[in-house]
Amino acid sequence: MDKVQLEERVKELNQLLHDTGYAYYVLDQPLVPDAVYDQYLQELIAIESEFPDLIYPDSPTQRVGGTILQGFNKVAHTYPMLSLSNAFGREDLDDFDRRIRASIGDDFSYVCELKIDGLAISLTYENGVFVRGATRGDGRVGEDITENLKTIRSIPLRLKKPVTMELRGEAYMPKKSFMALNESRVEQEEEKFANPRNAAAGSLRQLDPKIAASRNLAIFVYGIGGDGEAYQLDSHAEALDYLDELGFQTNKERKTCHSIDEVQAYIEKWTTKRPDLPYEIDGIVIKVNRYVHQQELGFTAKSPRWATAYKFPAEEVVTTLLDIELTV
Ligand SMILES: CC(C)(C)c1nc(N2CCN(c3ncccn3)CC2)c2cc(C(N)=O)c(N)nc2n1
Repeated sequence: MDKVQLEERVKELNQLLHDTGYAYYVLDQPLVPDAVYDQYLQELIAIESEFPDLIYPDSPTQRVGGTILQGFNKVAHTYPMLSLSNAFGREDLDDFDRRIRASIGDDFSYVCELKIDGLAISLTYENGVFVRGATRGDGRVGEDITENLKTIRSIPLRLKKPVTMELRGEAYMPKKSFMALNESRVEQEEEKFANPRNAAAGSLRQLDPKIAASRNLAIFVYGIGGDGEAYQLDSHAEALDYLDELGFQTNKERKTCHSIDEVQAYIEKWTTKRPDLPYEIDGIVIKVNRYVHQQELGFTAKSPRWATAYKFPAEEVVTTLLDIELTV
């Protein structure tokens, strides 16, 4: 092939690998057998190694960087990453609901989401290309972990539309990957991770992206920085559907609820079903759905008045220590 044909082939392979990668890692519906995917990837690696000028920044071959970083740069979020108030029971939920009705009346809906027990991160895209990923940090400034986040296959390196936006998501380690990782840690006589959240945090803090890439991390994207006004979106539910269209992995168990009773039913459902999930959750996030209502409700110093997190009761920790008779 001459250079022009090669360039065409490289573009074709990039598109093929993006589309098959999206189907495999986001939709969980492989379009081609793994062997075919690997064949495309090997062909692209071969051309890129001979013609480095044909390497696109968002080429799938660039997911796992080769350089070990010296450290992580600090990065300021365009929009601060807020905190969430907590609700620990039905009374707290009723108080939350009452305060909202007092402010915006009765004609509104909630979106309930599983609260993924991972690491809050922000993703920045410019003209549809993934340019930066960062930890939440203190909410205003986080650490640039772009190289490690690029290794998460469900994070698209290029979107289906050339949009510029900053997103929020929760990076996590599936339960199966956590169990396997700890087994290998025991074999290597290394300390086990206490829980999947710590394992995910430890993996994203690795300076060598190859180690992060080996940890089978995943992500659920759950919000757009700012108030979504810029994308003609009317509500949070619409924003999540829009993120699906752009090619992101969002959590499909979300539910629009029209009363706090419906929210309570959703909480009870997932309190029961929680052990069957392939990832850990530590509660349910409840958000007022429409942006106009969120703007009316506003924020406290650190968290939105239009959202709260119902926290599951801490599971009783079975102590392995002998029961110590307390003498009174
Ligand atoms: C955008 C808002 C503020 C409403 C928001 N904030 C969240 N969090 C804030 C507090 N966070 C936090 N993290 C560390 C220290 C303090 N706060 C951790 C993320 C959300 C977390 C999840 C999730 N985990 O699944 C979710 N589905 N939706 C969220 N929505």
